[in-house]
Amino acid sequence: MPHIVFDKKNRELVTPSKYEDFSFDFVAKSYDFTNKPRKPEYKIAVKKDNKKFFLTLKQKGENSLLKVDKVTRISPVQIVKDAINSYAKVVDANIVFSNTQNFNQKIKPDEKYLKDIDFFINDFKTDKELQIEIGFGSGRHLLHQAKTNPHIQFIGLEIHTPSIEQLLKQIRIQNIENILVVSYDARLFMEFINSNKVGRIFVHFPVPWDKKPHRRIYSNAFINEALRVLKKDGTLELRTDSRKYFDYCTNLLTNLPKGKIVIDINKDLQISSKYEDRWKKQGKNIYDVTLYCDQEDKDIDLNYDFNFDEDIQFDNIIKNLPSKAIIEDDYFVHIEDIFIIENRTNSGLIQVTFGSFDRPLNKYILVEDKKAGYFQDLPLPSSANIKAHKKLKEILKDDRS
Ligand SMILES: C[S@@+](CC[C@H](N)C(=O)[O-])C[C@H]1O[C@@H](n2cnc3c(N)ncnc32)[C@H](O)[C@@H]1O
Repeated sequence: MPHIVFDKKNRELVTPSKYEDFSFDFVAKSYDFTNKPRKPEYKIAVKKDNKKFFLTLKQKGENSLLKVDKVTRISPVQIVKDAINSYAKVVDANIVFSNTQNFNQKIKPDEKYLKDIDFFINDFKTDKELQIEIGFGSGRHLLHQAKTNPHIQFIGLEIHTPSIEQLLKQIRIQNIENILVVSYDARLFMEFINSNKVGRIFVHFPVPWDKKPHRRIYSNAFINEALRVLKKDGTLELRTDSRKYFDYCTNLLTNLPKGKIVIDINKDLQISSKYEDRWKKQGKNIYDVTLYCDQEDKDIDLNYDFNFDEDIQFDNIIKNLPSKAIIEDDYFVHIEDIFIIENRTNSGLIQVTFGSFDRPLNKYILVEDKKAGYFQDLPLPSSANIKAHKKLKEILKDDRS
């Protein structure tokens, strides 16, 4: 996580202001909402082009720690590093520690093949069938698929920077036109794809995470999202050398209300990945479990209007916000924190977790000029998010009248 620690700043940040590529729009300070004493924490609103996010500034011992705010974190991470460095220059900070300077890890932005997540939320349209490879590693399988299926649009997901660089290089050398690469956690990516669009999802040799099962790609939530984005007869294909992971996934997949599974052992594919070669040499078994999607899913209603009522007096409503979670059968709403924007009246941020229990959303609601709205993007219009939003709307009603 990019961050810096500094012991002193020689100037104050003035907001709104601009420095290098960044606008610093406002600073909001934590409000003692839960009555638990704590050190003040600040959210610094930063904008570059159409991307906005917060940096978190808090005390760390005698020093100050500046890092990215987890909720509004954006990709590529380079933007966040640059923003932290810009802030440090604006306030002329005496830096004690920094991991925001790059030496050799930087991936050069490549508009054509390497896309960030916003592209998939705002701009991505194709009439082609989609196929997705999760954790493509060396990229051998993905390159093979793309070359043999030029009519398919492939999306490669990876979180390991050197693997992404290696694949981008090969895409350019081999002149491949039908792969888009995203550096994003595959467990969260599917949310941004429309229903019934994907023909195949490949998960080949995922990290088994025997000691940290919560980090595994496969979970009930992941499988449900996969089924939603898969076309009818589309497949989610796991290939693994780990008997434990195979058993875990098979167990999840056999308990589904829909879909059907096919299991294979030591099946030969046209192309063998680097990991596969290694396991085969060691004489290990290779397990395949393929989930077939057997029905169409409802398209997500991308038009639901996540608005709030007009005329919201921030200073009034924060006095009555519930500090305990509101839990209903199929959704919940929990106000986590409140921040008051400095040098502005009646304005602030409400940090809230809400939606379904499997896939809670964490967001900020920005209230300014008596209007409230979600900071950054809107929630995905799942039924749990819509119900939670309606509850939030009720909570944020100003009851002065
Ligand atoms: C064991 S390697 C397998 C690579 C390749 N599929 C192969 O068969 O050679 C697993 C890969 O998954 C990637 N990975 C792990 N967790 C991920 C996640 N949540 N989202 C996307 N990629 C992930 C890792 O960076 C790693 O490159």
